[in-house]
Amino acid sequence: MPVIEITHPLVQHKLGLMRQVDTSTKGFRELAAEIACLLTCEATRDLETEPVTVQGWAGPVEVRRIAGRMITLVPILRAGLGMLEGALDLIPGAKVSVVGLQRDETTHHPRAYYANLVDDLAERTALVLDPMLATGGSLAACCDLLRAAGCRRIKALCLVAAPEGLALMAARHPEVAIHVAAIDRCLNENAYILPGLGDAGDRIFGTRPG
Ligand SMILES: O=P(O)(O)OC[C@H]1O[C@H](OP(=O)(O)OP(=O)(O)O)[C@H](O)[C@@H]1O
Ligand SMILES: O=c1cc[nH]c(=O)[nH]1
Ligand SMILES: [Mg+2]
Repeated sequence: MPVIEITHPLVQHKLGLMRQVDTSTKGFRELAAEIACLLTCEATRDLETEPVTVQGWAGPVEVRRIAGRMITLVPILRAGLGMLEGALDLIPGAKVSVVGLQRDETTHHPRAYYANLVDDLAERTALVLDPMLATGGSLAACCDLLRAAGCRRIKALCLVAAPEGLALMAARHPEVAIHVAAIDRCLNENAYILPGLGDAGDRIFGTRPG
């Protein structure tokens, strides 16, 4: 399974700011969107383009255009919404498929509570947006759902991943490439990533844990 860690200095700098416990809701949200934009740029490197001739200032000129229907963005509610704006900054016309998953606090297993997917998934690459890949259960469940709906190409964009989550994805969805700003050390006893960011959903929405 390809795991692409984005070591770009801007990504690392912004992620460092997100790790600070006193970063405001506004700051955290802005940084999540900015890193999402940079990850989207990396994850779309291999988009197919085709030649098109347009009228330029000095006559016809061949340019390259992105070919066909290419992308659906898939934010996993809630925290994935914090990455949507940044991804849309680069792909403003992208269709959006929304998946709602909530991790059970005791078992840490995800519960699916919402799905509204575009109907031509078979023709698109799904870019799944979720800041945290902890046990990997939520991302794997989202990929199960996308596959069942006919999606053939999936990439995931995460801010932070734990080795445990990457291992689960390698076992359940080895074909899914994961673009990540950092691979952290481990999970704690509550399956939170260390050093991580804390609860990304709560930090993006300004709610309290629990
Ligand atoms: O890899 P996992 O162990 O499945 O954990 C990661 C998931 O947990 C968080 O969501 P959460 O369930 O807290 O929902 P929220 O985004 O609504 O806060 C996070 O945004 C991921 O979706
Ligand atoms: O570290 C973690 C793990 C799951 N969900 C989060 O928001 N953070
Ligand atoms: Mg949460």
